Amino acid sequence: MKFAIYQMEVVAGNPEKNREKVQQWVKELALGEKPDTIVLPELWTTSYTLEQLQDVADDAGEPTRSFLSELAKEYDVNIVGGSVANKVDGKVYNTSFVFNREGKLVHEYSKIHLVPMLNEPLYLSGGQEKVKTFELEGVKMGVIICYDLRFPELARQLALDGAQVLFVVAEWPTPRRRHWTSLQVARAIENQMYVVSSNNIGSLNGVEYAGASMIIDPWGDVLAQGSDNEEEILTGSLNPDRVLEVRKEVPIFDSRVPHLY
Ligand SMILES: NC(=O)CCC(=O)C(=O)O
Repeated sequence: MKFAIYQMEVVAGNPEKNREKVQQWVKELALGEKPDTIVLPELWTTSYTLEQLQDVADDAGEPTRSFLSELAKEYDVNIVGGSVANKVDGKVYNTSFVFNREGKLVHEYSKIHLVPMLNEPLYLSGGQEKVKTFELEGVKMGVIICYDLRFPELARQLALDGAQVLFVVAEWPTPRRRHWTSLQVARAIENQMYVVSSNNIGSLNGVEYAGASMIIDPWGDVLAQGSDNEEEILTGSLNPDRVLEVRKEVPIFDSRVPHLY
C-alpha cells in the first residue's frame, strides 16, 4: 500500500479554500504518484479558529463527508481524512472520517483527549466512543488525533485489537516538537506497528505548528520525515509482513503479563 501525506498549511477559518487546496492536491497526485491511501492533518478545514468554530464547523459531518467521499471515488483512493470541527446537537467535536476507494465511510472517530494547553476544553467536546480499528485493503488500522498520542494505552488498545498501522493526524505546536517526534517513534516501537502521521505547518495567533510528519516502520526506523516549516508531500509504502517479522523477532505480545499490572 502506497501512502501520500499532505503536510499542509491550513488557511485559518476558510473551509472552502482548504477544500480547494485538497482537491487540487489529490488531482495532481492522481496524475503522478497514484497513492493507494492519502492522509490529511488535524482540523484541516478551519485550523484552531476556536472562537469561530460554531460558525465554521461542519454540521453533522457535512459538507466534509460528501466532499471526501466524492474525492475518494473520483480519484480511486482511500482517504484518512485528518480531522474537522464537527457540530452535532450544538456540541463541536474534533472528528476524523476515513473513506475507502469506493467512497464508503469505513470509520469515524472523535478526539477523546482535549488539549488544555490550546484551550480545546473551552470550545470542544471530547468523543465518548470506545476506540475501534478499521480495515483498508485487508489491513487493520487505527487513527488517533494529536494530543491522543500522549496516551499510550489508546495506541496499545488499537494494537491489541489487531491494528498494524496507526495514523496520527495532528496540529502539533513547535515548542513541543521533540515530544511529537519522540512519542511517534515510541508508539511504533512499543506496539510494533507502522506509524503514519500528518501535521500542519504555519502559525495562528502566535502558535507555530511543527510539521515533521512521519512514516515510521514497526522496528521504529523513520522511513520519511517532513521538514519543520514547508508544505510538502511525504510518500512511502507499507509491508504488512514487516509487522509480523518484528513481532516474531521481539515477541512482546506473547510476553505481556497484564494481570500483574
Ligand atoms: N492539537 C493537539 O492536540 C496538540 C497537542 C499538543 O500540543 C501536545 O500534546 O503538546
